[in-house]
Amino acid sequence: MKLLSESLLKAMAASLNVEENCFLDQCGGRGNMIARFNFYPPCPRPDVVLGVKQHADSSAITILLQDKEVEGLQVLKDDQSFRVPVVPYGLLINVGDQVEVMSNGIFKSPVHRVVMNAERERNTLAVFIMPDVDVGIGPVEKLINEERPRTYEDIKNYVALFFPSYQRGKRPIEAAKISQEFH
Ligand SMILES: O=C(O)CCC(=O)C(=O)O
Ligand SMILES: [Fe+2]
Repeated sequence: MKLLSESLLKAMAASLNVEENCFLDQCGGRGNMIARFNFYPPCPRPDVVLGVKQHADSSAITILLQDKEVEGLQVLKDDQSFRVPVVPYGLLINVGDQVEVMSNGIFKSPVHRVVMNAERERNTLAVFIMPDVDVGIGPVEKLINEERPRTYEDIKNYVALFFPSYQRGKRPIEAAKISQEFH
């Protein structure tokens, strides 16, 4: 998992023509990998109950092993939902809010949710790659320019900022955005 996440973060940085360690370095030496097992029992009213309400992940990236038979994850874009197909034993890589900040908004952290299934249970394993809270993250300097002005503030401990907004049903990353009033 460590090797996979490091290789991904390096490849993502390299794909933007910036120094390959620039995302990884912001994760610091004492980042965490948090594994969450999600169990969704059959639900008689999938029309009114969600498995997980809509959110974007607070991680740098998330590595998700989906149930190998039962679908449920949906990505939301422009008020439309898109089903994520089942790929047995495949790992789904999701960009989290912290890589959106580091990439100055180039990589987008998608809003997603989980819908329930009336007949079948569903099991997934999400591994969240969490930067060291003491290091602090911010947009990589080389990704800030005239066409793409700095979108996000430098932030320490993104997770502390995340949960209060999430609980109010807001997008936490909005709180990290540079206020438009100053531009
Ligand atoms: O169970 C899933 O398919 C996704 C779960 C999820 O979005 C999460 O744990 O953050
Ligand atoms: Fe998620």
